[in-house]
Amino acid sequence: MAFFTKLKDRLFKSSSKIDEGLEAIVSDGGDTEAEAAPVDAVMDQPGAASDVMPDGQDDSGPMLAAERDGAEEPEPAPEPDLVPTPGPTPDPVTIPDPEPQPAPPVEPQRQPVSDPEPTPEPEQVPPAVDPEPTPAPSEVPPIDLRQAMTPVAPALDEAPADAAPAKPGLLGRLMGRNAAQPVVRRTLDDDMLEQLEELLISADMGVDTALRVTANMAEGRFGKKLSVGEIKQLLATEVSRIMEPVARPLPIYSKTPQVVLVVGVNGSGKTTTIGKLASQFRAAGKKVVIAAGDTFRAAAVEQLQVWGERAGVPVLTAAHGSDPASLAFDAMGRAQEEGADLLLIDTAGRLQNRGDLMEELAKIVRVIRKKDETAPHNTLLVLDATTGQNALNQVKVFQEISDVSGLVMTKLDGTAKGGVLVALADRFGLPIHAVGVGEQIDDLSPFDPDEFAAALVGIDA
Ligand SMILES: Nc1nc2c(ncn2[C@@H]2O[C@H](COP(=O)(O)OP(=O)(O)OP(=O)(O)O)[C@@H](O)[C@H]2O)c(=O)[nH]1
Repeated sequence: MAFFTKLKDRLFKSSSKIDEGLEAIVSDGGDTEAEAAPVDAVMDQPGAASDVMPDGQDDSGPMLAAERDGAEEPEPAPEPDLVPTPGPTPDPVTIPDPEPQPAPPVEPQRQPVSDPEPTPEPEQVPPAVDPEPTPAPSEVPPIDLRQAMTPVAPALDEAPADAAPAKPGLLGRLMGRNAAQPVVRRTLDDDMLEQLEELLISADMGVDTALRVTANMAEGRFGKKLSVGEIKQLLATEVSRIMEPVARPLPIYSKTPQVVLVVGVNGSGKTTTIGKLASQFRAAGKKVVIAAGDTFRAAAVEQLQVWGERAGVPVLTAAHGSDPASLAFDAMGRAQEEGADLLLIDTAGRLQNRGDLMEELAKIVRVIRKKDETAPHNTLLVLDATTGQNALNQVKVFQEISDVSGLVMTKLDGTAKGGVLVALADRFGLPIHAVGVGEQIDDLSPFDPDEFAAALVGIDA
């Protein structure tokens, strides 16, 4: 199944929440009109179909990450196998928010914002690896994880030859080519904006992001009549605009073994994500070693061993309760001896004692640096989408105790809280490398902002 279709299907809880909410908002005070669309409501405004994409891009589909990242050229990758992951889903750990979140820059709630570019500055995005010790990309072009991780799904801009006839595009729909049916429209006013804000907050976008998104949607459209379809397009555009700068595949470097430290609270999906990554990279021809660094949870070790066996990837384990740093050191040695391309290190996620975990992670980093002072090259924070706004607190905490270089969001399937990814991107600007929408190997895919935005609001990309 193409990943967009899968993402769209599996994000249905989030999209139907938004969908139903928008229907209710527009029908509350909206009028039924016979014709398709008063195109001036959307088309003659900034951010309309002709200029919806930020930075002068068109909306013809997502750019490949390699193009986005300039020097990062992808390598072709074979199709990975489907590998199921066993095990029930434990309850996610909830971190109480110990303090109020920093106050956002105050923006007028129902005034159109003058700056239509709310996305974080590129400088705010920490590099995936320390540029100093990292060899120049020109030495060995890094792999685009999109290639390594995408099994059979064609990119959106590579429609298969036998694809069904294309639906009318946004322009066509706005021009009313396919809609002689009555459409309900509602005049955008203060009440409607407030309802839109509430809807986005309820979809876990967070207050700050919801206000910014609705303000941008309203820019130049106040007093105009909008249908559900038009609002969805505007919303998808704003979501894409926020997500675009953070959508970056895991960078792969010429320095081997590339050490990827995987952190996150218990149950967030670290083990599964490591298994999926290992299998997909292995299938892409890379030599991978896994260190089962959560030495306290036997099930995590067993789970990794299952993935390892299926993928043909060695999994280094240690006795229950033993020092994970010592295991990481041994794994580093093994990866170096075997000429591995990647070393994936699982870690414990016990945040109940933050000090202990911080010390544990710091020790792992110290010992692997004895073998390679540039390691770890990536510190991936795995977040569980079902925790909603709590994921923001997790980022804060893990940034304090480790050098988080990028995010993977799991369990976007089966949650109505998918909007939290928008809040994360808006607030932290950390690269989002991949998203998980299930427990199978091909349920992890590079993050595509346009696909995500379309799936979140429930429109065809
Ligand atoms: N539906 C769904 N389930 C997932 C996804 N990713 C992981 N899971 C499931 O979530 C559960 C927890 O995943 P783990 O990989 O064990 O999480 P962990 O962070 O390693 O947990 P600990 O080992 O306790 O630290 C497992 O049952 C996984 O199969 C996903 O994208 N979607």
